[in-house]
Amino acid sequence: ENFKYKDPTQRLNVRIKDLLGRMTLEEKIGQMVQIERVNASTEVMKKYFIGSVLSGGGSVPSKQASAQDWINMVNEIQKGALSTRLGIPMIYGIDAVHGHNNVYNATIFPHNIGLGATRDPQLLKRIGVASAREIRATGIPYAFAPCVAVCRDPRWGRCYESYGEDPKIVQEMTEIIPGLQGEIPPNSRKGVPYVAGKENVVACAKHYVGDGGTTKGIDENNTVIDRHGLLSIHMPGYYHSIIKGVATIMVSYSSWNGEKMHANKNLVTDFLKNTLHFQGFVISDWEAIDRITDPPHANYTYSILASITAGLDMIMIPYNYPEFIDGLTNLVKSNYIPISRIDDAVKRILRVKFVMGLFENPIADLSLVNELGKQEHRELAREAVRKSLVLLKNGKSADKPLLPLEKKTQKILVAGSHANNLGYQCGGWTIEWQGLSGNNLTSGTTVLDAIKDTVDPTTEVIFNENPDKKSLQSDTFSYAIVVVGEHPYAELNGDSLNLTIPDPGPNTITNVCGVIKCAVVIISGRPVVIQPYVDSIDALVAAWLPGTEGKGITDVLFGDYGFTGKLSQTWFKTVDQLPMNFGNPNYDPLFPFGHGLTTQPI
Ligand SMILES: OC[C@@H]1[C@@H](O)[C@H](O)[C@@H](O)c2nc(CNc3ccccc3)cn21
Repeated sequence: ENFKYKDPTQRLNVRIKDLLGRMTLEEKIGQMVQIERVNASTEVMKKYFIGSVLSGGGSVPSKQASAQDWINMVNEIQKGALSTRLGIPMIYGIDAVHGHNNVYNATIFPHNIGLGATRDPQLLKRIGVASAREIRATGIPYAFAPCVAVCRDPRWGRCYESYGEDPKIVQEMTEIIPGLQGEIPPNSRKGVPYVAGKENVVACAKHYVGDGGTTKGIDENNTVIDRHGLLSIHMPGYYHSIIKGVATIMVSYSSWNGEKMHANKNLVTDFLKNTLHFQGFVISDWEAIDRITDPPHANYTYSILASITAGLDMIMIPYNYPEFIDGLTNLVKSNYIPISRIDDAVKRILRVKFVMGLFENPIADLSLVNELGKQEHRELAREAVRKSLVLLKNGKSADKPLLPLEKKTQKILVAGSHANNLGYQCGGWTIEWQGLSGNNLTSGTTVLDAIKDTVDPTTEVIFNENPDKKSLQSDTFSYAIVVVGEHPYAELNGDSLNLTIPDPGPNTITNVCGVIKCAVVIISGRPVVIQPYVDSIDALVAAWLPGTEGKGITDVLFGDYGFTGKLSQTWFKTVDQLPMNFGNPNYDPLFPFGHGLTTQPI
């Protein structure tokens, strides 16, 4: 029998219609389910016709797993899916949000807040290309990126996942999507997903919509704003992602004016699908339908009814997928949910799977394994670090700039909790969901190592993480580099109402800068409290969360390249000013949006 859906020469809609027409309700509902890899055994894939699997943050086949180990795991799960009656391949998704950050030895790029400071969309596209290759090196065809949140309040624990407070910058940085998915051909039909081939991945614009606008930046909370404000500030990233052919969109945990996004039919169906004509699939966040109710999971039948009716197509159900499948099956059989809604969801999922060529290439091969952590990608990440750094202050008087620093001098001091800590400089979503401390998590270059590699061999480099005043007075240093900042965090663990840098950071700054000419480098996911110390500091650099390529920092500190970065997020004076964004009345920042001093390369 000629299975048209298996024939790649058939038109897309013919394949979708043919396959949909063969599917039972069980097989349709199975396509709408994404489970966590720990549960994705062959029997589960077969019994429930599971359409998608994910790695949650830090969920890996084994510690320090190689590309080959990843490929073997993904292919094992895929074989389970392919052994079902219709052999529909599953799609495996992962949070590759600043490089392939769950994977040992992957290149870790700066987090988005730093990339926003580069003002370089073409750089973002190149990062997308490199990231897609590292993701495919491990046999994975789907990344839950980019986050197109517009961070309106730095107290939000996910501000670093945003390209900043300006919707214009966020919409420009959607250029990473043609990098990840491939360039959409000109005059493609608007809204249709596009994925070029086996070196590309399916992308995911997230989290729809207004995730960065919640009250006091409280994660998963309520965004209070009128429709014009929502559409002009938080929507442009989605509009531009759709124009560029983004294949999937993830819905936000947050609410808009008290209504949960995961239950918002007006914005998910009427606007995103029927007005913006988005034709890829809409995916939920992790256990997000449970959180439609308070307490979560209080009425799971309602959670299923509300989210599916709202227009969600694929549900991220890491663990309790049988409960979901039973619940949705019952709601369809009792006509609470029309089969037309199920068919819409399955068509969208199949459209993405056909467009990306998953039916033709469901099993990953080893052809790209050498892309993981490739030196060329690390050079690209190093360029991104250079361009992301923002020079906030350079010298106590304009005519005596401290930067660029001299490479050849007698003796220099390197101090601070973040000078020799690769985990700190990568931040959250790195190897583990919440990130790590230390230098063994993956391969990379700390700031201290970069300094030692950059200065003249005759220059003595003294490293003292937190020197006391006495030891400083008795010594003569030409200058000091002080690297301090925030510890890694992700999501709600990053919410902060005081935005102070943890001790002994402030102490290190005042001790060192009180005695020696100092360049202070702040490693943080957002603007933090620095105003009390700024007068004692000679040069001040915002380095954000630069990732593994620490030499990008010394490239500009020592003048091999000039500083060019510009703030993509207002740097407040005190937290009681927040929320405060450029364009607001009484805009009174320490360093305004767009601020960034420059230096000339030596
Ligand atoms: O890792 C999958 C998704 C990710 O793509 C989303 O951006 C992010 O919002 C996300 N969060 C979780 C887990 N969240 C969670 C929050 C509180 C308690 C337990 C888990 C999973 N995911």
